[in-house]
Amino acid sequence: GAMWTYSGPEGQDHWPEHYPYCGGTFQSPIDIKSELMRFDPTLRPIQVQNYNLAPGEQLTLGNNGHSIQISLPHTMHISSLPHRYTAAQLHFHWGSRGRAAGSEHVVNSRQSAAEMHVVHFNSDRYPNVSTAVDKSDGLAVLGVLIEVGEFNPTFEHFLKFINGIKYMGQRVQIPGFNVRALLPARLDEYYRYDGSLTTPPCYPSVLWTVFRDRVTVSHQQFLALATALYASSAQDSAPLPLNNNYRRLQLPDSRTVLVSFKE
Ligand SMILES: NS(=O)(=O)c1c(F)c(F)c(S(=O)(=O)CCO)c(N[C@H]2CCCc3ccccc32)c1F
Ligand SMILES: [Zn+2]
Repeated sequence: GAMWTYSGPEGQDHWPEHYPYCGGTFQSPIDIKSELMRFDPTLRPIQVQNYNLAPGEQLTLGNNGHSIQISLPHTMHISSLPHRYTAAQLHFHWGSRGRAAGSEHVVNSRQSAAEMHVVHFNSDRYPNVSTAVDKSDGLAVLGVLIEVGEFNPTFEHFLKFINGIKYMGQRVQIPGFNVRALLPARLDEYYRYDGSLTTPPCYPSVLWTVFRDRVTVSHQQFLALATALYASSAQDSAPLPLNNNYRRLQLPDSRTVLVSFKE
């Protein structure tokens, strides 16, 4: 991927040197604290369409050096927002072996083991994610907090291929599966705020929806995610493990976090 990393000389403290928005306002992630929350009765349940993919629908599973990502067909979209937001990709952020604390969003200072993001772009207004990515109404990302607990059979649809994408730039085709099953049961309870990409270029272009309910993966599944991948390419003489790929908490500034539930 690009020349930025999460730690070291090109780590997140240096991102603003090449990506000015990373030092700007409306940055993500944030600690979603009770004092920032305000109940908003107009927040409707999230409705997703065509998330249940047939096995014949091939998806590209890849290691882009920053995360494990799955490309998504443009038939998948969110239908409950003011504009249609069409799916582009999903990816994850996680901790490391022995440190199940790698989510980006944090709720009342509680960090989860990992976090999944499903990236969508405003397809009413923009032809693709690349043109939408720097527009204030360009992106809508669904965030799912992940804890270590019960085994998650849906994760196996891509975790079983993880050893084929150990190095940056590697990708494999995998059969489609029910992406809805990666989301929590309740899509009516969530946190909503205006924020940014959590990676460079950190454009403040994301309408964030972080679900209240968490999903679980087993300890073994968490270890697979946290230990199987490298941020370096197969040829690199110094393999660089891909872990702790989460951005530090950003200032909420004067932002309010709207919540769709009362207590
Ligand atoms: N946390 S996050 O903010 O949701 C988030 C990531 F963390 C993340 F690593 C990625 S990346 O894998 O593309 C690595 C480089 O951006 C993205 N990509 C988005 C935004 C950038 C342009 C683009 C183009 C096509 C598809 C997706 C995307 C990202 F949005
Ligand atoms: Zn992300």
